[in-house]
Amino acid sequence: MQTHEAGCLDEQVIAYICEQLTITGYCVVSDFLPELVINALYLEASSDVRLNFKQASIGREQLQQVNTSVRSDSIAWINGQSESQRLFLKLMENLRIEINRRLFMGLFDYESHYAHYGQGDFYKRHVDAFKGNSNRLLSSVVYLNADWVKADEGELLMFHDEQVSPFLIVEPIFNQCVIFLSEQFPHEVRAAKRDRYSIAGWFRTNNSIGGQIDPPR
Ligand SMILES: O=C(O)CCC(=O)C(=O)O
Ligand SMILES: [Fe+2]
Repeated sequence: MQTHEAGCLDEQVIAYICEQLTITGYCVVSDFLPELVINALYLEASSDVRLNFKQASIGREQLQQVNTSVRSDSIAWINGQSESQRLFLKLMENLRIEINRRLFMGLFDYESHYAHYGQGDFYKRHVDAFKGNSNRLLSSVVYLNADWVKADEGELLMFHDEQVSPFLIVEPIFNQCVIFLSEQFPHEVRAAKRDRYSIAGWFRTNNSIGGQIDPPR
């Protein structure tokens, strides 16, 4: 599928995402971002030391803890510090608005981070949101790996409930994007044989209390 100018996602891509979310709750899109944007993000992720990747933790806010038996990747939050990040956030904002317009999902905002899985790094089976217990509604992962081949492994495995075999295996191919309902699908990242870069993100509801907007992360 092709995208056009840098400022917005292709209408057909948006329609496809919304349709698949309605039918199955997930979708995989190839050639997701405009070339200019994905190339800039790839360069930033793979070569920019300013990003300052940190060991990822699990849980939120005060309950956050580093647990390398669950996940061993490193992350850098996307905060709009570079032109490529700003372009990416603009496109995801465009997608948020379009999904709300078509599916009435009430997505309030989007938080995202780069993730770097070094050789052998993994993220064990987990869900991104526990039913009724989180404001993450929709998960997205965009992959930034040029020339990925099957032998590199590092696939995302998606499961239905407690099932042992994945119903979907996603290779972390350059500019491929997977989007899925956060509460619905347990998933895991298999260890890769080489560096694996991605942007993981979550569209959230607003669980604010007393006028205080729910903090990100
Ligand atoms: O990188 C992936 O394929 C998935 C990452 C993931 O599950 C997460 O960050 O929650
Ligand atoms: Fe996840």
